[in-house]
Amino acid sequence: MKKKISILGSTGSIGTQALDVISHYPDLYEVVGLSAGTNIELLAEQVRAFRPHKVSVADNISAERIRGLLPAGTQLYWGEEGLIEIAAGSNADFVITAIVGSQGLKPTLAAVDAGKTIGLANKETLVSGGHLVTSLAAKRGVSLIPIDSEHSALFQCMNGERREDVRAITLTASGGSFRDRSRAQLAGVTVDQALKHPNWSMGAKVTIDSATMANKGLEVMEARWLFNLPYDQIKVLIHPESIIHSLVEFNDYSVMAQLGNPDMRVPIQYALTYPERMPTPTEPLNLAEIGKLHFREMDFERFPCLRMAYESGIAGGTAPTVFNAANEIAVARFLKGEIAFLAIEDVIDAVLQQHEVAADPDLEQIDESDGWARLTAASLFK
Ligand SMILES: NC(=O)C1=CN([C@@H]2O[C@H](COP(=O)(O)OP(=O)(O)OC[C@H]3O[C@@H](n4cnc5c(N)ncnc54)[C@H](OP(=O)(O)O)[C@@H]3O)[C@@H](O)[C@H]2O)C=CC1
Ligand SMILES: CC(=O)[C@@H](O)[C@H](O)COP(=O)(O)O
Ligand SMILES: [Mn+2]
Repeated sequence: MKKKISILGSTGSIGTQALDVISHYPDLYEVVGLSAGTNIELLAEQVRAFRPHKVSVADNISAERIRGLLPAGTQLYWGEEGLIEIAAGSNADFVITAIVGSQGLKPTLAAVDAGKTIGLANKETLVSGGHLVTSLAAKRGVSLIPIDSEHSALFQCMNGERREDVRAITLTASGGSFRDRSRAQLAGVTVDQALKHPNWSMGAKVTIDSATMANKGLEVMEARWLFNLPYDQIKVLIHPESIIHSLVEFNDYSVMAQLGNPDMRVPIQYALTYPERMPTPTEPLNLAEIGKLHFREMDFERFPCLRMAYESGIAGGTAPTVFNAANEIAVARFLKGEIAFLAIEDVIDAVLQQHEVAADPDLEQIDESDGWARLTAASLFK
């Protein structure tokens, strides 16, 4: 029987790579649901190639644009309801969450509630509502399989190991587009410069997050929920080549690492085939050609977004939701050329300073805090 797949965010960097992987194994996988934002041309092409029964887009304007391009019988949805329909209302066994931002939380909860296995790329979901997603997944017996490269690496290194034998985990960080610049050299950097990641080709938001190191902060919080470890056991190490994707240190000081070329099709495919492995449509790693790997200690003064992420994670409650939402607004403004690169960290800091953390929030409180943080961040620009 073919595994039935739905993808949230099929037109993005992860979504298109997931479809590339799936296209190499037509006997194993069947695409039953696709959701995109506003890239109607690409979505229509994907629908022609993969023939999902259900399709969703960001809004009714996009829905009207794609309606006439869909094969007869394809069901069309839009907005949040559409995302939830693709996540939970289809006959998918496996849902890839490759949408960007905390808007992934509700559809992911709906998919978990409906018993779907989750291939989790969207890290903002676990940052914003990790306790809700993991407790519901435990209740429904649903697996959350990481796609984010570091978490896939950690997941692979911890396979068959006992959690109590883990001493610490280390997430590697490339350092992003500006890793060799001092803070003084960050004034006046452009959007185009920030979008040039040294190793990975990714969507705009995560590429900017890599440059501010907010990405690693989000990943530290994502790891806290995926691996149920306290923050003092989650470390970050700068590794400019992005060949070692993360490491696990055990109580006997043995360290396991997962290595590979920086190509997301490997962790995407591993999530799909887990616990089996199959050839990926990528290149094998050639360490002799690479020659040397380098490491640098993390500098929390150079990268204050990572410091604020740890502080938010440790504070818990609604603090991570607020960190994430403020960052989403600040990054969107930076990408539009409305604020400077260094203002991203100022926005997050200002919003966090004004926030009164609520402990153990339910979905409604998460929603409220997310909305409050967005409005507060936006009000800083007036
Ligand atoms: N790219 C990467 O290599 C990695 C990404 N991740 C994480 O995966 C997630 C996706 O990242 P990435 O693929 O880079 O992002 P992209 O920006 O490339 O893609 C985002 C996807 O979300 C869709 N989308 C955006 N807004 C809406 C909306 N309102 N309604 C419905 N769909 C919407 C976009 O649709 P459209 O384009 O049609 O508007 C697109 O399909 C992020 O959380 C990121 O942090 C994690 C590890 C690596
Ligand atoms: C590919 C991937 O998983 C990204 O989240 C990646 O981690 C970005 O690289 P850095 O955050 O290390 O720059
Ligand atoms: Mn990552």
